[in-house]
Amino acid sequence: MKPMLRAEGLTKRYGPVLAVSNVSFAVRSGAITGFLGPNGAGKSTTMRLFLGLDRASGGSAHIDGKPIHEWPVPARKIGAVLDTQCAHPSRRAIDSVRWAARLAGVKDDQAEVLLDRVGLSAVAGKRAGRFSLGMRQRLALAIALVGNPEVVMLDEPMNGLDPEGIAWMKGLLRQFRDQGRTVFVSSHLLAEMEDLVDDLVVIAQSKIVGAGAAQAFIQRYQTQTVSVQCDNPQALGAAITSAGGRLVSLADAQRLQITGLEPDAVGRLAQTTGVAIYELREERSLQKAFSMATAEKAEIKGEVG
Ligand SMILES: Nc1ncnc2c1ncn2[C@@H]1O[C@H](COP(=O)(O)OP(=O)(O)OP(=O)(O)O)[C@@H](O)[C@H]1O
Repeated sequence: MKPMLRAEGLTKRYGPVLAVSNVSFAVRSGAITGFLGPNGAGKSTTMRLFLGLDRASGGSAHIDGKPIHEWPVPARKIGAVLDTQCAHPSRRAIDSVRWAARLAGVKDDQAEVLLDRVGLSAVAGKRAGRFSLGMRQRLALAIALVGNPEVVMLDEPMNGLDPEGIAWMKGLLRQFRDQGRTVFVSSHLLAEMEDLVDDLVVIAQSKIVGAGAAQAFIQRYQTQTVSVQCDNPQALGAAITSAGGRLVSLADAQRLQITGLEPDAVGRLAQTTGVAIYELREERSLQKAFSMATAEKAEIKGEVG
């Protein structure tokens, strides 16, 4: 596989701060790769280094085999949104897109099409200064697309979007992938990425702590609990622990949370113990396990999966 993005030994220091430390990873062409890590982990800095917006202290960040400045028209290779404030507040949306196209050295005749693509046709003539955060995200995306790029790189694109906006953004990123583009998107929330990404690159405290298929990572960090509401938690709790289950907490007087047993096993134990169940459900938690894994001093070695 020829990677579309490749970081090798990438390092960035800001004075005493090591923002990115000897980072190496590869991003597959034609897939959506999530760049996941807690706040301050080094995601934005890594993206800036790929885009040539900052100079690396060491190592390399290549797009399709070479640094961005070696591509004659970088906007055709990669389009990025690192900041939603990229349009001038007093400029009309349509003019911002045209202006960005001219700056990038590509034709500016697609501005209407791009605004339509991001759902901003109705406000094409409005000034960006009046736009909501969601509208600014859309405008920034239209600007990133002026060169019809092969790679789309987005820093925390779901931030500040409402559920409808998040669903829209995910749909658009899937469309990009279906068109054969490479999508590289950062987030600090694993749950937000779960149903979107094919692959994950995970960074914590400026170092890569895992990379590979998203599914393998999700399975590894998914915790499953069974939550039960019943008429006799003490009796059921005792039966569960003697059957090898673990009581995570007694959420309230009548509710037990259990790990280590499947829901049907819990149901059968209740039946044999003569406990009446009012409610039994399976709960999954992804973010908690991920947060613990990337917390201070945590180290996950090697490939995921
Ligand atoms: N220009 C800068 N000068 C000094 N320190 C910086 C600079 N840019 C980033 N840093 C530091 O580098 C580290 C990594 O920051 P970075 O913004 O890359 O993280 P991040 O994973 O994108 O987090 P966030 O989601 O909070 O933006 C942080 O400690 C940050 O304070």
